[in-house]
Amino acid sequence: MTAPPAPDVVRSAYAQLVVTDLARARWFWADVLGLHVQYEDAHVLCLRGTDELTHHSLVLRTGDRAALDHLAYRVRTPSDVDRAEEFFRARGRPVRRVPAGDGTHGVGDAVRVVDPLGFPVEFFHGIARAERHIQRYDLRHGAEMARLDHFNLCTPDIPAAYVHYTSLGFGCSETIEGDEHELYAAWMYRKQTVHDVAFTGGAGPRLHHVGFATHESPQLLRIADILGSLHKEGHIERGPGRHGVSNACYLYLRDPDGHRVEIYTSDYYTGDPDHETYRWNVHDDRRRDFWGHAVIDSWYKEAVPVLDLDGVPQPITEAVLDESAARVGADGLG
Ligand SMILES: O=C1C=CC(S(=O)(=O)O)=CC1(O)O
Ligand SMILES: [Ca+2]
Ligand SMILES: [Fe+2]
Repeated sequence: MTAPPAPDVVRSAYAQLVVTDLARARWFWADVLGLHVQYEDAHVLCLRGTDELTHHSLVLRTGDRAALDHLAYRVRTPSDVDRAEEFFRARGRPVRRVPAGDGTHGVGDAVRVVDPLGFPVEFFHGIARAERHIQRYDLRHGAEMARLDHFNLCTPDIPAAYVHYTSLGFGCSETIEGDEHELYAAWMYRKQTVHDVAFTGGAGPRLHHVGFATHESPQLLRIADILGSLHKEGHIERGPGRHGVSNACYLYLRDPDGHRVEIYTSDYYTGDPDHETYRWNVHDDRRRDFWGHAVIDSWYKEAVPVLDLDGVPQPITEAVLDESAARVGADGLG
């Protein structure tokens, strides 16, 4: 019997995060980062960037502890939602159909699964349209975040993550590998940029971060300046800097619940059919910061638990490889 075909994934589309205080989260994600509030009630906040034309790219819901409720990929057609259901059911994974109106506000018929890496993932096609803000410069504020760019996932088995996302039709733009080509990290894509999803080696399944794109690197400094002015510099975790992998400029922040967000700008096109993977050596100091700046320990070690389809935190498995133990030189070790 032939394996069911993979759904045609268009892009990473939204993340639904659990936060413990919605008003505090609203301040961080809307007032400071500049995301637009598309919908809100006492328990849910739906947010989108200045350039986004669908209902949301980030959903915050109240709960007892910070967690990833689910990641969501948009698929090309309604029948790709059926394909996703068959694809994961054939792999013996937990699968739950979520009819329009029963799931996340604004989202149509969807399917939610726990993927082979233990992550809660939704595949949907239908989503409410939103008014065009691309040229509403009068509404822009804070860091003027433009759009969701990617998810970064902590997982103990990077090769397994690579195999799973390859089976979903994702390309691989860059990797970090050991001297014997052991895989420490990978960046994989469906939209024609560096990644929709990346894997950071570590105990997992855990959410490492969500990446949002701004148009220009000065907006990274603007966010940092705003936080400094507000005496909230404690939300700044890593950067600003320029990545080796992706060549993007970056700034990592932690929200009031500890969720990590990367402000990310200026990566590159990956859309040709023969696009080749660029491979970094784990001992190359420029891989994670092109200027050789050390990666702060919390960036390697801290991440957020993920929930199963019933909202129960998933058990964590320790990492196989530990990149932070492999680093040398500018990180001060070796
Ligand atoms: O988006 C990213 C692009 C590059 C990097 S790295 O720190 O350069 O590996 C990290 C990251 O996955 O957050
Ligand atoms: Ca080093
Ligand atoms: Fe990232």
